[in-house]
Amino acid sequence: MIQITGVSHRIGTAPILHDITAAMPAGRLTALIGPNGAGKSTLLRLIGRLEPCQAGRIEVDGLDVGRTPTERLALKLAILGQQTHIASRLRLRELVGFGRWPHHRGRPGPADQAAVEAALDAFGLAGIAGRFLDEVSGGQRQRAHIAMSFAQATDWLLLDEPLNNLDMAHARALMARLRGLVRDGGRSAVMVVHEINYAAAWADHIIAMKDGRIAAEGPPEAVLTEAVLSGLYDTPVSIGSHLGRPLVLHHA
Ligand SMILES: Nc1ncnc2c1ncn2[C@@H]1O[C@H](COP(=O)(O)OP(=O)(O)OP(=O)(O)O)[C@@H](O)[C@H]1O
Repeated sequence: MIQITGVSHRIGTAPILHDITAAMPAGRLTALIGPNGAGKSTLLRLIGRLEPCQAGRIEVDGLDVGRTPTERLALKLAILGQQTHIASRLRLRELVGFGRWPHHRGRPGPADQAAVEAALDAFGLAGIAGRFLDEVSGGQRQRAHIAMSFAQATDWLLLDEPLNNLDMAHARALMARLRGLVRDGGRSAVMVVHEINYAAAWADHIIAMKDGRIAAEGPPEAVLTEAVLSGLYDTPVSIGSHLGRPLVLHHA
């Protein structure tokens, strides 16, 4: 479980997160939703220690993120941030290979190579693995970054808007793969997602944020209601149902 207790955060003098307490269950796929600027990425970055936690406490499976040695944390969680400014003169296979660094520390073995090839294959990148990052499409680049996170083979996978740039088929494939990791692989995942119906269809648990606070938390049926969503996004929505899961309609 990821336990967040009393976490507040400022950027400069601007308060961004306000005394957040929330839990993300292990062995489940958690979706973080909410409007632009709600603080979703900031919270994810604090969990992944891309930023130091200024106030409060974050524990991942009992490990205090603030005190856990980097080598240990890198085997516990992988985080894919929203902005990926990695040198473009890097081949896709090399990028995915970075995911294995915490396991081999500079001396990759056959198991690392096999994990890289498996991740490339899983994301349909095997045929273009030798290309440079600036020689592939935005969606292919995004899939390569996700493959790097998968190759890290951690208990927890934290993904910030991983569906960006993905076409319908690849978005569905990613969600199915995440669910497979969680259901069959005993792993846990947290993703920031704007496409609310992906959360509706695939997430086990949803945390809705607004203005640096938790607005609602629970299973999809509890969070994806007209009352919660219209307040969250300040826009009218209606809720239907598809295959026994909520379907959020906001097109009219
Ligand atoms: N480097 C920064 N300097 C100043 N303010 C920042 C910085 N990064 C983020 N913020 C502010 O912090 C708040 C939360 O941003 P954050 O990126 O966590 O939101 P988000 O919910 O992930 O938004 P989005 O859905 O647009 O990605 C926003 O008001 C944003 O403007």
